[in-house]
Amino acid sequence: ILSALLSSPCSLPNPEDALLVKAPMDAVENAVTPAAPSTVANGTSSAIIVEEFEDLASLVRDDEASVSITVVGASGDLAKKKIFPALFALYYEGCLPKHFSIFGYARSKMTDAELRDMVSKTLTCRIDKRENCSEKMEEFLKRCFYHSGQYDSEEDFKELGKKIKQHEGPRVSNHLFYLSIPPNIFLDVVKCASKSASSVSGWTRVIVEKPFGRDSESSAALTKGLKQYLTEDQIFRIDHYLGKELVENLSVLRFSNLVFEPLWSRQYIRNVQLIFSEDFGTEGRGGYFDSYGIIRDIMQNHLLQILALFAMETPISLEAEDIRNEKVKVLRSMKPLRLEDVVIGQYKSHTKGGITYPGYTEDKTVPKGSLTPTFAAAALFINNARWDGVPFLMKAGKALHTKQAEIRVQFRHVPGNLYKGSFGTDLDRATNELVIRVQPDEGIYLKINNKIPGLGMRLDRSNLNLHYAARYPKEIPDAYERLLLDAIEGERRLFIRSDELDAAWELFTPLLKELEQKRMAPELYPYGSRGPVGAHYLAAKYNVRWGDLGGSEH
Ligand SMILES: NC(=O)C1=CN([C@@H]2O[C@H](COP(=O)(O)OP(=O)(O)OC[C@H]3O[C@@H](n4cnc5c(N)ncnc54)[C@H](OP(=O)(O)O)[C@@H]3O)[C@@H](O)[C@H]2O)C=CC1
Ligand SMILES: O=C1O[C@H](COP(=O)(O)O)[C@@H](O)[C@H](O)[C@H]1O
Repeated sequence: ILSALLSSPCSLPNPEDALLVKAPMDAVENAVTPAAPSTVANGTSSAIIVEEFEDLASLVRDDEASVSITVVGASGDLAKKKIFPALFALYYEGCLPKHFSIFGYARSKMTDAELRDMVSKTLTCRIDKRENCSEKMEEFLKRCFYHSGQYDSEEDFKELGKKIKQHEGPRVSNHLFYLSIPPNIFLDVVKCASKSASSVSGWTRVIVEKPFGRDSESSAALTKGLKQYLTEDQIFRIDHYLGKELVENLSVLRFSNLVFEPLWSRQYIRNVQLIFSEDFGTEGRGGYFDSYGIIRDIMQNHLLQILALFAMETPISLEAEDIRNEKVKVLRSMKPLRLEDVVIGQYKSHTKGGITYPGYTEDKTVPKGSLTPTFAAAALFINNARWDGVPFLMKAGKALHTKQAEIRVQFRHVPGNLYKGSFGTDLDRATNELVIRVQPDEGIYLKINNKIPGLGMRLDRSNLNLHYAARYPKEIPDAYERLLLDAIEGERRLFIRSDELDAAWELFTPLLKELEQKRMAPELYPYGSRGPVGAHYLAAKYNVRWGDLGGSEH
């Protein structure tokens, strides 16, 4: 059991169980290394192992419960692109429980075979693990079923419930619903699913996709509505950026490296930049995007969550509640965004290399004359002793020149720098910068000043570079894999608590209302460009220069 657990790519069910295995690590290692059987036989180690065997055995016994996962909105974009492929990857890795079934639910009429056909087109195996791929796909698809129904029909959900029951048989059964549907029908589904298809013998959990409302009021109403049918611990509000490898690594980088944590404050950090850029527009998604816009789509959730993890105080433990308490604290220490600290933009058509890329409002799914921003840059501040006065700059945009997400930390100047003369007038080039590249081509690098080898004294800007592809050749799991597995295991650390959500909306709601009331016109930028010039003026106001996205620093 120990060998299997240690070599498993899946996480353990909860942090205590992880500790359970970690505590006597030397003994555990001996147990799984044939070279040292005698150590296992000696007093203390074997006693610990026996005790743990019992706990681990009980975990294994729990595996006998079945899990039925219903993807509500199975005919949609997210289900096809992310959810089914992530479930397959978990299956392939052996991370799903022994007894599981997957049900697609939507209004579209489909047979099981049609669902399987649709899903099969989206499945891939990891590059480094092609072995038995097609057999595994076949096995997985046999566990996928479809049920067509209305989102507000208790009858239809009752039928779904019966189908689930048939597949799970007499064992303890757990039900996970993934709401991969537009937010205006979340409540209908939760009402019907909780009344007619929830588990009677095990747990029922619901993963709720973003956006969680449009502002403080609608979000509070949604939370109140959900709580009529579910308890807080049944609700898993997903923000898939929290499942990204480099975002999860933020706390490791900071809290387990002495060289970073002491520098993590206004004393040494000049500004922090959180940048999201996509090189494609909203083509075909206008129906959703136009009533939300980039601030609600990316900033209020993905970038703000990264900011909270970056800036929070040290949690008292790695327990979900301790981490989330710290995130809420830092969000509550922030000032709501001010209109003068925000720049909005919208992409317009642009012709390049003989190809014309359409502007946002030229999309059939976007209302004519829409003022919805597809780009925004903002300066945020945290009112606490650690971060007072440090600008946290966010930038998010669609149809830009590159697809990238990064965290850039620019450090202060070295006081009385002896080498000042070597940098000419551009002293900013002499400051250190830590770059955490979330995607693509994940990596972490620190820009430092270095002497160019040779006679004389010339300085160079160089990188201390952790390039993931070189250091960790194994393919990185998709964020949805991690988060689905966490939801199945009841691990809540990477999901959003309702007070976190309230605090996030408090920051953005006044700005969003003002933008809409004043009908602020976004600055137009060409499709495929670096975005509106206004973003540079905003940064300059706080003495910041945006990091160079799209640079080839690896
Ligand atoms: N797509 C993405 O990349 C991401 C999406 N999300 C979120 O995930 C959820 C699902 O997104 P996505 O898959 O793109 O959405 P889709 O627009 O593809 O909708 C999913 C399914 O919901 C049903 N549906 C769509 N519109 C309506 C409507 N007005 N009333 C009732 N049912 C409707 C359709 O199924 P049918 O007609 O068969 O019932 C559709 O296949 C949303 O909350 C979105 O914000 C979050 C992050 C990324
Ligand atoms: O939540 C969303 O995220 C995607 C970007 O996700 P990524 O994992 O591909 O970076 C974005 O395209 C979409 O607009 C938004 O709703």
